[in-house]
Amino acid sequence: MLNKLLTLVLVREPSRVLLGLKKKGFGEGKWNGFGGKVEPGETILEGAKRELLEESGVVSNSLEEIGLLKFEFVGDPQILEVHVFTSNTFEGEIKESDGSTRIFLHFAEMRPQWFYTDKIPLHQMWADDKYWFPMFLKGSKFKGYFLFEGHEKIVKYQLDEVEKLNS
Ligand SMILES: COc1nc(N)nc2c1ncn2[C@H]1C[C@H](O)[C@@H](COP(=O)(O)OP(=O)(O)OP(=O)(O)O)O1
Repeated sequence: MLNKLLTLVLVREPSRVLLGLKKKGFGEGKWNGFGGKVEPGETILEGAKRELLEESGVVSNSLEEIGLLKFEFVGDPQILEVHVFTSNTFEGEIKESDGSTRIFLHFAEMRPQWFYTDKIPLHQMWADDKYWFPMFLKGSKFKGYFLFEGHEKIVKYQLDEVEKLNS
């Protein structure tokens, strides 16, 4: 089975990170970066840019890929392959998506909010974030694999800082 390709975008300033509260669907109730499935016909970078716009209202032309995370859930053969991007610039107005933003038959529903880097709400984020978020905050690139049992418990993981993602 082919991996399911997804994107995750973290917009940041020197002391703050923009996260969104997922209001519906996979990861509901958790704060996360902005992202989703890569649609047929678009590149991973194009998918990341589109999802950022749909979910937060902003455009970034300076997305940099900084992480590759693979997730597996016990009992489900599908591997989620999440390409993590960051940007320290953006254009447009940050706004909550309410389901009316529709691009590629996709309805985004996220509530964006800035968080200071020493107040990231890890207790209300996916359990893997506490491992790789510090790497992101200090500007490192990383590759990881996480095996989840349900949506809260990690039973096995491997995470490495890397110089380059495509080596
Ligand atoms: C399992 O661990 C995860 N941790 C983190 N930090 N982020 C994750 C994890 N699993 C998925 N994600 C990210 C990847 C994407 O940014 C979203 C999920 O996107 P979604 O499934 O909602 O994709 P959409 O295109 O929005 O799908 P729908 O249109 O069907 O809602 O979470």
